[in-house]
Amino acid sequence: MTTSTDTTTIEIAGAHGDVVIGHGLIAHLDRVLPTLLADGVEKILIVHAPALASISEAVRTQLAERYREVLLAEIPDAEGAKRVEVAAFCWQILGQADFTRSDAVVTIGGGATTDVGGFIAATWLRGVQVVHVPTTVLAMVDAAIGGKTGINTNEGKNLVGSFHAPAGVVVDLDVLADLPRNELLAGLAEVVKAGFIAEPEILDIIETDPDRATDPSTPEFRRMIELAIGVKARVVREDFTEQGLREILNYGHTLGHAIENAERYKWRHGAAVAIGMVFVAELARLSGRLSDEVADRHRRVLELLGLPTGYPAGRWNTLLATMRRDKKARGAMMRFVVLDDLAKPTIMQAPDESLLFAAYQEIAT
Ligand SMILES: NC(=O)c1ccc[n+]([C@@H]2O[C@H](COP(=O)([O-])OP(=O)(O)OC[C@H]3O[C@@H](n4cnc5c(N)ncnc54)[C@H](O)[C@@H]3O)[C@@H](O)[C@H]2O)c1
Ligand SMILES: O=C(O)C(=O)C[C@@H](O)[C@H](O)[C@H](O)COP(=O)(O)O
Ligand SMILES: [Zn+2]
Repeated sequence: MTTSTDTTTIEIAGAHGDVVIGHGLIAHLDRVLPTLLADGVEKILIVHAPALASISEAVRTQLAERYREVLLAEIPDAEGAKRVEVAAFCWQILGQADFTRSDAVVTIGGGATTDVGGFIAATWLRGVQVVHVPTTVLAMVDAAIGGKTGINTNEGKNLVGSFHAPAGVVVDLDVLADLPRNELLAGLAEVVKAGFIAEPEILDIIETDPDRATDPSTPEFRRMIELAIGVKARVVREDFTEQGLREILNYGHTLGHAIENAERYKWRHGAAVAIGMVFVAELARLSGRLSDEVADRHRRVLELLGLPTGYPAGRWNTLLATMRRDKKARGAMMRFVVLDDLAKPTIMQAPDESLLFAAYQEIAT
């Protein structure tokens, strides 16, 4: 990690470009982007969410000074973007504009935009360069980093996708000024996840002063963001294609993804993951792995952020059926990321269904 005049650069490894964190970076993207992209780019497609239309138009104007052709593709909001029809719409733009392998995609938006934009870049001509410009907390600390790209299907979350390392990630903290508070708080669920699996300092910061921790203008907030990015960077550096270690980033996601599916993708990802983390904390507690203190801390920290920690009792059978399709499952064997202690994640294989049900009873409303 290097820091210069308020800009922090975190290197990942191999084909994965740097994560650059700072202020005012989008206003100077015409200078930042060429440092991340390989030489020879002539055309750029900016894939953006509707809420980022005016920022994207300003970026298009800037980049048009440097690149031969810069196009905009506005895609639907939130999870509505993570559909194959949206990818097809962008493939058509790329095809009609004759994008070649030396051209590039830039995404501007939250995790839904970076996921589908990354997928479009991964699949166009079997892979072109992509730079992500995440505009939500969640995308800054998690979705834009690490190269997991994908779309949803009716059967589940992110069931189609690929690993495609971005050429770079530009985290401009100024863009959070426009982010609705509920989105900011939902994104912090992934920051809390990083706290429980690897960086307990994050939990201390939230517990000490939740107001400062949730204010993007404070040093505490930036510290938490950098700690969470550091966790993601370290894990991805070691296990880009999720052969083992990377599964820890899925803490809380087995139930979380099932809730998103049950809610027809209308819920915030972070809110669903918050409930999923309390569920696996209860699972670990009931199986005698995790202390009451650490399990209870999940609820306390998430409640300080106003995030949900329970879900209706009657939904268990539906959720269980969806969880069986989780990517960590191996055949009929379900697998969950659990904690043995703070910052000690491990995998629980094939837990008894009665244990899963008992853990669900602990979060049932
Ligand atoms: N690939 C990964 O490793 C990874 C990691 C975590 C999450 N994800 C995925 O990320 C998605 C969730 O991402 P998200 O929480 O960022 O949601 P999102 O992309 O749906 O964005 C949330 C909302 O905020 C709006 N928005 C974004 N930036 C804004 C800004 N600066 N100002 C105002 N409005 C803004 C968006 O248009 C949207 O309505 C999920 O699909 C999840 O599966 C992927
Ligand atoms: O980067 C990872 O690996 C993660 O698991 C990060 C998660 O926060 C993220 O939601 C990811 O998209 C989930 O991946 P999936 O493989 O379970 O779809
Ligand atoms: Zn996630």
